[in-house]
Amino acid sequence: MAIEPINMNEFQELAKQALPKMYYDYHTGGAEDQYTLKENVEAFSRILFQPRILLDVSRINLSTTVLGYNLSSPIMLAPTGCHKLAHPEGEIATARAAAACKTIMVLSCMSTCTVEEVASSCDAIRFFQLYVYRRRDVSAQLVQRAERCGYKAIVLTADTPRLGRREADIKNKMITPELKNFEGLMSTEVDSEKGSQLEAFASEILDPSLSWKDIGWLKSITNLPILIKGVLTAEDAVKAVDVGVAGIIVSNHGARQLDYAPPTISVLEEVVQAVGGKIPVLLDGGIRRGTDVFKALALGAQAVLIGRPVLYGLAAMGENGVRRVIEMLRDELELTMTLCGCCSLKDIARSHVQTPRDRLRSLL
Ligand SMILES: Cc1cc2nc3c(=O)[nH]c(=O)nc-3n(C[C@H](O)[C@H](O)[C@H](O)COP(=O)(O)O)c2cc1C
Ligand SMILES: CCCCC(=O)C(=O)O
Repeated sequence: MAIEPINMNEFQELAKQALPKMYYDYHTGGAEDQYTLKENVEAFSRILFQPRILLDVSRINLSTTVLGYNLSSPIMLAPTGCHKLAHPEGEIATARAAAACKTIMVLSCMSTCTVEEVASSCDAIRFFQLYVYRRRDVSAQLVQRAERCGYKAIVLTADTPRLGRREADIKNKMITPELKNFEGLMSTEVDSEKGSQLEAFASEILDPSLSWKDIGWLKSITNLPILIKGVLTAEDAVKAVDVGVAGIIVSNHGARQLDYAPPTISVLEEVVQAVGGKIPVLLDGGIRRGTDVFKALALGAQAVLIGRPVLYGLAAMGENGVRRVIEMLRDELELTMTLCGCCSLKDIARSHVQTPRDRLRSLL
């Protein structure tokens, strides 16, 4: 290997070298002008620390729980489709890394290994991410298969009534790989030769009529707890609590859906306040450093999820790469906690960070 990655940017560089352009672009890209893509990362850099000193930090504990499951750190794996585009072992390699790091993997329903293959590959704690299809029966079968083979929660992605406009994928005529979960259930072929085939496929299968009342339907077909992914406002957070879901993921889909949606870290606090501690709030989008994880926790997230970093690790070095990505962020978080004077995650407080809004308020 050419370079030994020392941070996430270097992992990204290795992934770029390892992958065909079409796949690398698919992994890294965002929607339209990619304003939100840049902001997801940059908004973290506008939050500064207010570190505390002279607090015995000789022992740091990063462990936490999410929905009652014990994790070695508050860093989980976000659902991302098509892992075989990054590495031939696909989602199985990712799951094994999650198991080795004792964290939760959220498996995308658009995976290139089946829910059963991933379940039998290792003992990782797994959640199942669901898109609701026009063919509700197909969605229901996937949920029931996931429940049967030990997935612990359903993550309903609610920000994708259609796929966002990802211009690199359009130019590259992004292909849809074999999505193994649909074998024997639904064809993944599309007629169109133009533009992104993935987008054409998505618009054929995704159900844009999905609405709040369908949470009742989802509850009627599964006993698993349901999390809603894609919440960006206090109003929707209140609705999510009202319909009785078990958790919320503040997410803008890694800036791949609505461009000019706010960076997730900038809306986290208002969502957390609206939820009022009734259910856990998680966050994804733009986490590239342990300092980012700390900032999200200080603003009220129970844990964070990482999307692209996992794919970079997977593309660069397979299972071992994913493990090293998680460990890198975990080590950086540990150092951040040490330098901020926090021995455990519950010591991380709102007063450890200063947001742009705080600075504005102090001027008034
Ligand atoms: C290549 C790629 C594929 C994705 N596929 C899915 C998916 O199948 N389902 C889903 O809910 N979110 C999907 N996402 C969004 C992620 O779950 C997550 O919200 C996002 O990647 C977080 O931002 P980050 O990449 O900056 O960490 C995908 C993201 C990427 C980059
Ligand atoms: C058809 C959906 C593909 C996976 C996805 O959600 C993404 O690329 O962001």
